[in-house]
Amino acid sequence: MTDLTAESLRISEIFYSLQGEARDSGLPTVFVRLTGCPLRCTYCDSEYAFYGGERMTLAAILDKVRSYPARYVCVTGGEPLAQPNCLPLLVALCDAGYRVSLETSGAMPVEAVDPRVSRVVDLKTPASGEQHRNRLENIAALTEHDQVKFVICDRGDYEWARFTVDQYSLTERVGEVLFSPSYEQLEARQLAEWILEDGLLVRMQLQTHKLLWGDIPGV
Ligand SMILES: C[S@@+](CC[C@H](N)C(=O)[O-])C[C@H]1O[C@@H](n2cnc3c(N)ncnc32)[C@H](O)[C@@H]1O
Ligand SMILES: Nc1nc2[nH]cc(C(=O)O)c2c(=O)[nH]1
Ligand code: SF4
Ligand SMILES: [Mg+2]
Repeated sequence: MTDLTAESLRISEIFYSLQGEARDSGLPTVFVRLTGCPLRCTYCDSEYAFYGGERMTLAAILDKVRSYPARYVCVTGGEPLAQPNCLPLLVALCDAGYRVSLETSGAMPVEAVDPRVSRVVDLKTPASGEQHRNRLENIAALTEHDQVKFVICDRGDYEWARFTVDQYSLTERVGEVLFSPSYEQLEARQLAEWILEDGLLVRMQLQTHKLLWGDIPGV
């Protein structure tokens, strides 16, 4: 049994918003953003979480999460799995009765994540500049409860994503395969037309929070 007052994490921000990405898009959600990331994706919208933040015990994080009226919690970053205490945090959130999702680059092993968590694994595309960090062994551990995301910057990324979905039979393996345009880099309509032209069985997602509030922290 983890001592929730002994273990701590470096936290960039905890905030309440509508989930803007992936399967639970639109649902009121508490976001726990962990500080630090070993990757440097070209398009990253969360660079402010690379450094700083404050150290919080698991108990303090849970108290803050409980202060909001939500059933959903999204653990993100930075790269959340870069902090080993992310794993007990996920367990504690599930034990507290929350429906928990984890946004991860998939550069770190995902096998030890509590199976109650929906893992949203972002397979890094060529234009992200971090394709070489994809830990492809993660794919074998994913189930119907999990999600795979591709953030698409250009036609080359789209073709790579289409090929990868096919190569790993992703639409059969996981619950959601998500194609997201890189914000203000690829026209959403262009991506929609490519998906329809090719008849891909994937879900296109927009970052709803940016449509509502723009590209700012804390939403
Ligand atoms: C900020 S990251 C944090 C979690 C983890 N480091 C990752 O990359 O999955 C959360 C999600 O936002 C996506 N994202 C970051 N910048 C983006 C952008 N400019 N446009 C679209 N999605 C973006 C990432 O690709 C990732 O799927
Ligand atoms: N509203 C909202 N939804 C999100 N879903 C994933 C986010 C993230 O930064 O990982 C995010 C975010 O930053 N805001
Ligand atoms: S892995 Fe995630 S947090 Fe890290 S640079 Fe890429 S998008 Fe940003
Ligand atoms: Mg975000």
